Amino acid sequence: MSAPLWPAPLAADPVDATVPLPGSKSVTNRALPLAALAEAPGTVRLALRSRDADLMADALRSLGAGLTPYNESASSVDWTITPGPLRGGARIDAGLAGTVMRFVPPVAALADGEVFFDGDPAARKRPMGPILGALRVLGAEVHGEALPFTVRGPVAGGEVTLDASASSQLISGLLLAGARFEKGVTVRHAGPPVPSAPHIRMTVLMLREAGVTVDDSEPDTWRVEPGPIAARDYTVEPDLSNAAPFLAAAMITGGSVTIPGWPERTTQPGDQLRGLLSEMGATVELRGEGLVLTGTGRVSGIDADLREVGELTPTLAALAALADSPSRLRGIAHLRGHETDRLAALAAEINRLGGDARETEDGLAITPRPLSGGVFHSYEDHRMATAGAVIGLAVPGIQVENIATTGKTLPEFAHMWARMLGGDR
Ligand SMILES: O=C(O)C1=C[C@@H](OP(=O)(O)O)[C@@H](O)[C@H](O)C1
Ligand SMILES: C=C(OP(=O)(O)O)C(=O)O
Repeated sequence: MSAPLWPAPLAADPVDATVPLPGSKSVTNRALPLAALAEAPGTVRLALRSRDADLMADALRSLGAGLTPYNESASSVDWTITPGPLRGGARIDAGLAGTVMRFVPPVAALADGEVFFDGDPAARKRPMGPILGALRVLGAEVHGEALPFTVRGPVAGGEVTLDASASSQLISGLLLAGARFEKGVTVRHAGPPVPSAPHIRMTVLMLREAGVTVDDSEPDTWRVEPGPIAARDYTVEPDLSNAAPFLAAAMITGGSVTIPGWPERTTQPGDQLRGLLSEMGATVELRGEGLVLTGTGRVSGIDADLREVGELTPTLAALAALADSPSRLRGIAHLRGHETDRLAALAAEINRLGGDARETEDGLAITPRPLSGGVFHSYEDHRMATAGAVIGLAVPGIQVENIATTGKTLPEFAHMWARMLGGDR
């Protein structure tokens, strides 16, 4: 299968740009189902528009929720959401979206009939077994162990133990709909550590903000009491994980990038970019106008446990390949079940360009070497595509396969990248 190649622009000068980012995928794709399950209509402002967010909106609509846009731009939309009786018979396309394939089935278990789920060929490989097994234990009828599968309620709720070491979303999905189960839900994790803890905190916080009682006082156990989900007016924060390639550009070129609207407090794991990129040599300041990162043009290698922030790995690996000392990225074995096997993909693509990236049991060991141009394959993975763009800033002749795959969470990526390089102030 051949996909179009995008000549990654080489940076001629230090970047000096302000890069406004559209809404967080993770916040959008939690606010939408919470609003659809609420006791009255609500709004979600500055919601992301992207493939993953559109798939979530379509899924909830086909289950019976009313979603009306009242303010739309290319990458952002304000929604009015009117909860409706949840109906069976829907066919849900999860695309390659982990949030859709894990967050919607527990909602579908509240519908009055069978709901069918499928997604992209690559999505059929993503771990689903533990959440589908949990839904069975909680009372639903589920056919299948991975996409495609069907779910049919009713779901009584109650207690369930699962191994969520493959993805935090296996837990978030059960919690998000859990208040609407007759008995609520108690979810216990048993197994190797759960990744992406900030994303579970985001789920718990958003539930509490919607008036749901959640007890997370015991490690690896979450209790959601049954009860109504309050209608709210959500405003979605900018997607901090999608700031990563733009901030990386300032580091590599010795320039400066400002991300407006960076929240002072957030559960988004992308906030950890501040510490991680400082460790790699950047100066990072949270100011009134946003997060300002200034680079030196030199990048230091890093030894970091990224278990909590796995989705930052592709950008950090790209930076590590351009650094002046070796890096070790640890705690991210679960990336083998992301959009693609990200550890294998990153090692293959960095090595294809002449680099030295080695898969370890739980991550990557990257030793910088001079890189040369070539095709950087993206494996339908938005963050692989942006990692290729980052390397392309410093290495002439990089061509990124299928840059349009960035549409999963950032449809305007190629324009934003060009704008950043052109300078906008
Ligand atoms: O709940 C969420 O919004 C997410 C959780 C994380 O998933 P994993 O725990 O599978 O890494 C993260 O990588 C993904 O991009 C978004
Ligand atoms: C892992 C990711 O996505 P998903 O929500 O599909 O799991 C990601 O965006 O890096």
